[in-house]
Amino acid sequence: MIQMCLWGNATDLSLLTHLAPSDIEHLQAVGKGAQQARAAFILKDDQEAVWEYIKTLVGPGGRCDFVLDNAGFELFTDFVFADFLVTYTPYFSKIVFHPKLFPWFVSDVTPADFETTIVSLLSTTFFPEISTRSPESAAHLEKMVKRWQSHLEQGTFILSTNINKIDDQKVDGAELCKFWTGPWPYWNMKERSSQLWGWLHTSDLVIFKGDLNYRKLTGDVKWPVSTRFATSLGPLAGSFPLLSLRTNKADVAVDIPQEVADDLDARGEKWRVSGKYALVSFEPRS
Ligand SMILES: O=P(O)(O)OC[C@H]1O[C@](O)(CO)[C@@H](O)[C@@H]1O
Repeated sequence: MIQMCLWGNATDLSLLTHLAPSDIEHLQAVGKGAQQARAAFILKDDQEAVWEYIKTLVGPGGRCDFVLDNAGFELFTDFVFADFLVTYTPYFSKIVFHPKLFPWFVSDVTPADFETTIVSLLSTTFFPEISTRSPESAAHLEKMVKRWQSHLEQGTFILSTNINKIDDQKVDGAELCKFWTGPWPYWNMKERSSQLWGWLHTSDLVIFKGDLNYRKLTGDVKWPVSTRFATSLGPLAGSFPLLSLRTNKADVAVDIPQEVADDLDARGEKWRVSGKYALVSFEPRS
């Protein structure tokens, strides 16, 4: 499930302009075989570590926050993972989705994208005639998306712009959201947006999706590749349990053995920017 959500970030239409719809379907395959084949492209893999941590969460009320990246297929995979966490595991009972108030890099999820995704997926005219889906898979999709709808109605899923109270104090959810599209790296969250930091500080897991969020987490700095992820997070490290799921589309990359990077460079792989390689980076609360 973690890998499925990770590779959702690889469907970046700005990088894939040369692909046919069938190539894109192949890229979006999430079956066991496809996952195994792609595991070799994960250069930093904390899946076991984060799952071990999740299994320590006991009792009701666990909250997971998703700091979203792209609308479209990636958001679909975020919903699937979020639904899995609340429906099929005992560890979480609430998911908060953090959109951006405007797109930073073209297709970032805005509140309007979030709302229309569910409506579109339930619409009978949304999928093109040439779609290869069977009536059976269409029925499964409808059942799943209706469950997402009821999670939203019951407050199991919440969009962060709708948060109106933290610790009995009134807050404006849209104000909380402004930090994501400010000019600062996420290093400065505590002093620039203390309410947002306070909200995430009480989360049981904060998942940052995608390349943009990774760049802002690490300050977009030219770190030596072997730099520890915790170091690159600066003062944010340890503030809350943090999982970054990112396919590499920009130069910054940390916590990779130097020899692995050297080998990829020697083979002429554009591993930092092609979107073919990925990082799963977990940093626990300190
Ligand atoms: O949508 P994501 O995963 O945040 O990717 C954004 C990245 O895509 C690009 O726009 C193109 O690769 C980069 O400049 C940027 O860092």
